[in-house]
Amino acid sequence: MTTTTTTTTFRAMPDLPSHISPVYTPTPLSSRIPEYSLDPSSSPHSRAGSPPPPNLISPAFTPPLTPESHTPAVDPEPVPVPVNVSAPRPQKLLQKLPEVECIVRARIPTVTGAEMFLHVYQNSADNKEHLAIVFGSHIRSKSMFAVKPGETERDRMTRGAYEGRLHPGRVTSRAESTSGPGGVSEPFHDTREDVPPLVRIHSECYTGETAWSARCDCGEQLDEAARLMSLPSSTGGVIVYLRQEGRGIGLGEKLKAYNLQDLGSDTVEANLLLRHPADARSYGLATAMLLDLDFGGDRGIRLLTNNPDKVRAVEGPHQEIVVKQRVPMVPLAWKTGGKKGINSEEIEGYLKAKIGKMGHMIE
Ligand SMILES: Nc1nc2c(ncn2[C@@H]2O[C@H](COP(=O)(O)OP(=O)(O)OP(=O)(O)O)[C@@H](O)[C@H]2O)c(=O)[nH]1
Repeated sequence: MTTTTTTTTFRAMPDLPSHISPVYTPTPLSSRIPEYSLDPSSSPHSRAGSPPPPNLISPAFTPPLTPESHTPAVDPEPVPVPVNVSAPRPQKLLQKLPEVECIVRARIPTVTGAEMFLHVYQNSADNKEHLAIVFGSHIRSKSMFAVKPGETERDRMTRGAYEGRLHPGRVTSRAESTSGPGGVSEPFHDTREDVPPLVRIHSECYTGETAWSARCDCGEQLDEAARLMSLPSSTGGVIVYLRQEGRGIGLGEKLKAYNLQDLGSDTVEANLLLRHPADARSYGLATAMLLDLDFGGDRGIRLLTNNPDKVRAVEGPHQEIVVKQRVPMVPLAWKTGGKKGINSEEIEGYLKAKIGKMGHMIE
């Protein structure tokens, strides 16, 4: 993190656009998530006002019971949690990782002021365009930067295999040593070798990320991951964006599941009624993409998730990736006492099923 490039890349992000309607007025948290009240006199999981099981709530968690209390303008990173290395590996892990190749990469300036590099991957397992959203130009895809026979400098720049920044008239894909537009050479390595980079493995959610749905917090989680990776103190990071919509069952089936939820099922029951597993996803592609981005080895990663399955699954069949720490993703409404974030009856049920049925650790 020593060059001018880094300074521009990691500008602090202002508050991200909310995924809820601007006219929405949040109700106090106590009336929205009664199941997670920390009233010790109530019995777990049985009725409104009962606490979640103790192992799901960090001792350090302070419930946002005072909506008027001060919220910092820029939230720091949540406190990381050590990973339970003795946890069993998921049975459905493939023994061999799929092959992946980054076929194109481009700089994307974002509405928040931060810049990222969007990487499109192809792979040997399916025909979908899985993505790596990379914050930090020091993070390099090996397959992208590999030299291809017969390609010209123009070809390399067109597919994104260039160092620094493109500008009109640029003729080389290699680092330009002079200053000026595009002439800043970048650090190839992060100088803070002791801090594992931040990673989010995110599954596509058309409804939550594009169609303003308040049934889930997927859009908010995507925004929060980008915000944390863009903080001035951050060493960057990667959001691996997997096209496994609806926990792997696809958008059409997820919409059927929503109808079943409106008929009274929870999110897990709805999947099972449709003869799908509760969670049909796999993470081998994410592991392979992280290896391509040079995130293997002892330095490890810090994984932004509450999902215990993800932590073990992303490490791969032979622990090709090491998850050193888990960074919790606390719903914004919980953190801000309802001032920001998503408020709906449906999201209460969504989070409740994640905690109660899928073992999610939401502190
Ligand atoms: N089948 C089904 N999928 C849903 C539902 N709500 C959201 N999803 C999908 O669930 C996925 C969201 O998962 P992630 O954001 O990766 O999060 P997670 O695995 O739950 O765990 P975290 O890493 O803690 O966020 C997306 O693919 C959504 O489309 C639902 O009600 N039913």
